[in-house]
Amino acid sequence: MRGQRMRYGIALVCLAAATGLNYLVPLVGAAAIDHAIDHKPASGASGLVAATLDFLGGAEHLRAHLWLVIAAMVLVTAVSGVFSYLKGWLAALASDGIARRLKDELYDHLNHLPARYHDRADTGDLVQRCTSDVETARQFLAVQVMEIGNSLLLAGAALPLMLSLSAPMTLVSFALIPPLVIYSYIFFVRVRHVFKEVDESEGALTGVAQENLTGIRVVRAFARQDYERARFAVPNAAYRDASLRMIRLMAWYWSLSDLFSFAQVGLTLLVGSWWVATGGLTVGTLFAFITYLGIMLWPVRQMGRILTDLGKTTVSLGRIREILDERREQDHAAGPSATPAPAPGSSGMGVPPMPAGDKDQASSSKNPPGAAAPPAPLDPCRPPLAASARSAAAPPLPLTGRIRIRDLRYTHHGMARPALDGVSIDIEPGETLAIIGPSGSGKSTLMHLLLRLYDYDEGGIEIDGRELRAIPRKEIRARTGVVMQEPFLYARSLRENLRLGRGDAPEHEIEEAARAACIHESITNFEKGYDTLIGERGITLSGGQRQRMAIARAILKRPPILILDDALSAVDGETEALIIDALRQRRGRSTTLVIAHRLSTLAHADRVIVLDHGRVIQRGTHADLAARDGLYRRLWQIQTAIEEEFRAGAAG
Ligand SMILES: Nc1ncnc2c1ncn2[C@@H]1O[C@H](COP(=O)(O)OP(=O)(O)OP(=O)(O)O)[C@@H](O)[C@H]1O
Repeated sequence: MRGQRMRYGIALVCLAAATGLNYLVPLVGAAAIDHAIDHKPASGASGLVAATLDFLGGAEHLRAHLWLVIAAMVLVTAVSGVFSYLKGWLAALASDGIARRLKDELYDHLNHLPARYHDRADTGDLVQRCTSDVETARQFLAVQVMEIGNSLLLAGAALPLMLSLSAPMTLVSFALIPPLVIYSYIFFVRVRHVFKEVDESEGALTGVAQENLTGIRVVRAFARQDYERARFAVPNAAYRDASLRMIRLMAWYWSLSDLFSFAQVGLTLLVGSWWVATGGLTVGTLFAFITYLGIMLWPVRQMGRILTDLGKTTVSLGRIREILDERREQDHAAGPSATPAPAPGSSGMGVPPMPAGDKDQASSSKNPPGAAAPPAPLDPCRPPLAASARSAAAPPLPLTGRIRIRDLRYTHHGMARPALDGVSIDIEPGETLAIIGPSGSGKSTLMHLLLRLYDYDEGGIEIDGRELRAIPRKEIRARTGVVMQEPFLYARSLRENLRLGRGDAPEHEIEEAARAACIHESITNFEKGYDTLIGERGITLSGGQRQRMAIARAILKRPPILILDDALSAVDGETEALIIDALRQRRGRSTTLVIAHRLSTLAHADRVIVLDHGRVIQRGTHADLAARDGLYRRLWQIQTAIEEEFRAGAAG
């Protein structure tokens, strides 16, 4: 409730005012009956009202003008309604503020949780916790917090008023409340248990739906609709059963609490009427008691709703807390050397400062009079143009991207065998290193360790002489461009997707990056060019186009280190070779690590590392390795034989 206490405070004052005015209404009625109609002397709290009635013209005047009593009761009720409205509005503002902050906090927290957490998290369940559970808490904060205050005020104010009118009648009016409270507590404990089942089964249902919709193409391609429907039916039925249990429980509660409530009214009426008949009570006091009981029964009946919602909210907050209690990614040793002050001209986010050559080019993009036109963009997909572009390219940037990997060992959580087992590699600044190896040999794991998505168990990685663990994750990731195995694009325009690489990139650099990744031509073929909107996860693009978009996005970032994790698998061999070549020729060339399976393409890399079972088994240039006995040569022979067979087949 931090930050919203003022609103809640004013809402409580409004609530007190509304409640106070509510109580005035029966007092006015009682005083009118006893004082103006029955000529009895008013006593207790109603004496105050009697004085007010005198002020309004006296008992005789009111007896002749009873409508004045009605008008006063209507007026007091209307003012009470205004306070009630203000209370509801302020409480809604406060609860919505809390829910918004909670969602923001959850979202931010999830974004900062380690990769290990997300490896085992169920996305559907997380969505459920961030939406439905927050909503449960919001509703409680909007309605029931005030209702608790309301109930306490109503009961707290009614008790002394009723006692002042008649102590024995008060006892009778509260006779059935204690058993109702005990019954409600038992209900509360049960509700928590059942709601947990409802919430968890709803989370499971969301999880299945989310997974199914994400993989809808696979479902269709494998004609698995029936299977998926049956799979969905299981959590769906579990959810229905849990919901029905909840409804049954509530139905029991409502009917029994109503029975208690109406029995209480009956008892009060019966005993009160008897006392009126025997002269122990005035009709006005009985009227006041019956009205108070009407008001009192509201919070009593409301108690069930409050307890239901409280039970749900404690479960929901518990589920939200489980996320918030997870530790965020920690930077263990972010000493002073780990976070250098941003150099002049840098973005302040650990991205290297814009080199002089680039600054010149950036300013020349605005074409001031007399300035040289920007150099022709690099377009490796058009060889003749590419050649001229290369010759016009600015000199390479001074690079920071030296990587030293020493005896690196890492075992994935829950795995028996290490994914990397004593890997040592030196990578020079600006070098293009290709990494190949059988599936599961640890290539992606190595890239993930470089990005500090996981922290290695033993050994070390140094970037520009600094131990990786001493560099804050944010800085590492700001300095690294990465294209993952399955690139993710947002349902925005192509330009916006590219700009994720660098938000302030000038237009000509966006185009240049797109050319280097061989996607520019495809983009210009779209009717709206760079403004074309792509579907969710870039579904309206081909697999190869998506990969090339992701490469362009990474290039645009101008990172000192560029990682392509099997990022060219959907691109044809010729384009793949052109892209790798363009990366090597690029102005401000990065240290580039390429994971790929097509060896003919890797021939364009400066050096090749062969991984197998988490160990480096071969290293050298393509020519060296192709000439030497070993896994690389075997793979090379297989791939060239297949290609030759394919060519012969095509020619035949
Ligand atoms: N998040 C993870 N949790 C547990 N084990 C994992 C995880 N990621 C990978 N592994 C395991 O680590 C080993 C290496 O996987 P990795 O993804 O690095 O292989 P790879 O060489 O990139 O394979 P591919 O060429 O098929 O992409 C595999 O045995 C894999 O099952």
